[in-house]
Amino acid sequence: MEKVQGEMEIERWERSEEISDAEKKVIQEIWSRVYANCEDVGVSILIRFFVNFPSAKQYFSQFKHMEDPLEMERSLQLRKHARRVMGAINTVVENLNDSEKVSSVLALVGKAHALKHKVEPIYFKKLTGVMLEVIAEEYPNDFTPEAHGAWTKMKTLIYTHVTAAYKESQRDPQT
Ligand code: HEM
Repeated sequence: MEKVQGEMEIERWERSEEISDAEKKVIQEIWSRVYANCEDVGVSILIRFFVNFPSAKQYFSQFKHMEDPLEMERSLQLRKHARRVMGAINTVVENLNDSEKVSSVLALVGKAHALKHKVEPIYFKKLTGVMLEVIAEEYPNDFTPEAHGAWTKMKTLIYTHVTAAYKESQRDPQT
């Protein structure tokens, strides 16, 4: 079958940015610590994201007008999204050895945000950047240069798969 643009991009990514077994281990070790505080870290990441990129709040009916980070912290909609983001990333991290599972989880996320939530894909780049920043600050001793390199690949993996799903949704919006 003819390959669509998104699939070709994922293949190109797999060739150039492959995460080694050692890097997968580093990602999984750090993530197990992060995920033990799933809700707190998730909420910190989202608050920093919305403070640094206030236009990203436009998609959330219940806190799009909030400016105060303390008020954001109490928003149930923000907490719910934090749990969902962390849950999806957890599935990706747990399945780093199963590229089909990684692709299918991130394709679902990409498709829902493209078609249902109509989020500009650039926000995924910004959010994963903030995620890296917050994890590096919260776990400074674990965040060695090697860990930084591994997480940078992880960030690219998320963005590449999500944007490939956006392109596919635009090409074939009915499916
Ligand atoms: C790695 C990044 C992200 C992941 C894993 C993620 C995951 C999810 C999941 C699993 C859901 C619930 C199921 C669904 O409706 O699709 C969701 C809902 C949603 N997401 Fe995301 N998301 C991410 C980034 C973003 C970004 C960057 C935005 C906007 C700036 C966004 C906006 C929304 C909105 C508006 C909803 C619906 C919220 C609601 O109904 O209360 N997401 N997200």
